[in-house]
Amino acid sequence: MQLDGPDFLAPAKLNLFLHVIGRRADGYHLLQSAFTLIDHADRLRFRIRDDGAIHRVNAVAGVPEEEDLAIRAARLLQASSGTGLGADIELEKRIPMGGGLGGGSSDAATVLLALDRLWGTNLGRPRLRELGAQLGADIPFFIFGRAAWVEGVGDVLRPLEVPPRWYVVLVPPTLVPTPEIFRAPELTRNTEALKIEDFSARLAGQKLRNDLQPVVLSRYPEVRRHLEWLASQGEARMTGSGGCVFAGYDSREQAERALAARPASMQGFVARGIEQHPLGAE
Ligand SMILES: C[C@](O)(CO)[C@H](O)COP(=O)(O)OP(=O)(O)OC[C@H]1O[C@@H](n2ccc(N)nc2=O)[C@H](O)[C@@H]1O
Ligand SMILES: Nc1ncnc2c1ncn2[C@@H]1O[C@H](COP(=O)(O)OP(=O)(O)OP(=O)(O)O)[C@@H](O)[C@H]1O
Repeated sequence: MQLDGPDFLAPAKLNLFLHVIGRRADGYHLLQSAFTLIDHADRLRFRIRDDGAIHRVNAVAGVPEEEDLAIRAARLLQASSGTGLGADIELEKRIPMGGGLGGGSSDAATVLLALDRLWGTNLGRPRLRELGAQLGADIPFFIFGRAAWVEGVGDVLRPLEVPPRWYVVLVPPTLVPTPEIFRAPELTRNTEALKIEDFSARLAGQKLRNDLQPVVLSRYPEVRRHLEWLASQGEARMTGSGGCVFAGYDSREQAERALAARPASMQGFVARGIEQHPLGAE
């Protein structure tokens, strides 16, 4: 990396299940989901500037600087806190984009948490969550910083016990645009609401579901191919609005074995579920 100083990690997430239980008047969907963090992460570094400018110092393929959620998060924190300080930001992407792993949201959350410290603005997590929610539905979860039962449009969070697990994540060569999937006429929007207590019982035995999955599978054959193969190795599901798919295992060895068995045409990685965000949790 170009900048000196410590790495600030931005871990990816998986949606262990995702139900769409309604739709708000503004078009946003009411969800229920269990989110967990995994140890596959982007890396960021910061150099504080006295002149108030905010820049990304490296190119990121497919993400122009002005659209980068990391840069937009820094500008929002600067405007909201009134600080005169700025920052150079270096972003090393490791999380596949448009895969349902929440990479852009996690980058934004890490920027808010890191700069709130480095700038000494000290707004604190509850306020940072509010700021994050203005930029993306998943950002409050990353600031919350631990496995969560998520409701509302992604803004109502409760801590959730998730058994320690290892995951195989497959990355189809397909970028799935989230708005297209939520707009789809065929999307199921009336799944019955679950209670958090029911979730633990389901996690222990019953099958969980991602309501966005059938929409993505019918439109993106590569996602279907990856999911069908992974289902031969364990209980496989799509995360978020896809197209990444995952399966959980009790040990690293089991996960590595499943990944190694994949066809040569498939890319993927093994990741461990982590209890807490590297930058701490609420
Ligand atoms: C589906 C999830 O991946 C679950 O983790 C996220 O909620 C999506 O998060 P994201 O990609 O950060 O999405 P955002 O950038 O906030 O929203 C993208 C688009 O998805 C749709 N959207 C998103 C979240 C939500 N609860 N209802 C929606 O209908 C909206 O059309 C929105 O314009
Ligand atoms: N820092 C960033 N990293 C990745 N993508 C970004 C970033 N900033 C903006 N984006 C835009 O957001 C789009 C979606 O990227 P992201 O990886 O956050 O979505 P995702 O993995 O589908 O996650 P989600 O579960 O939130 O839908 C990208 O195609 C890109 O245009």
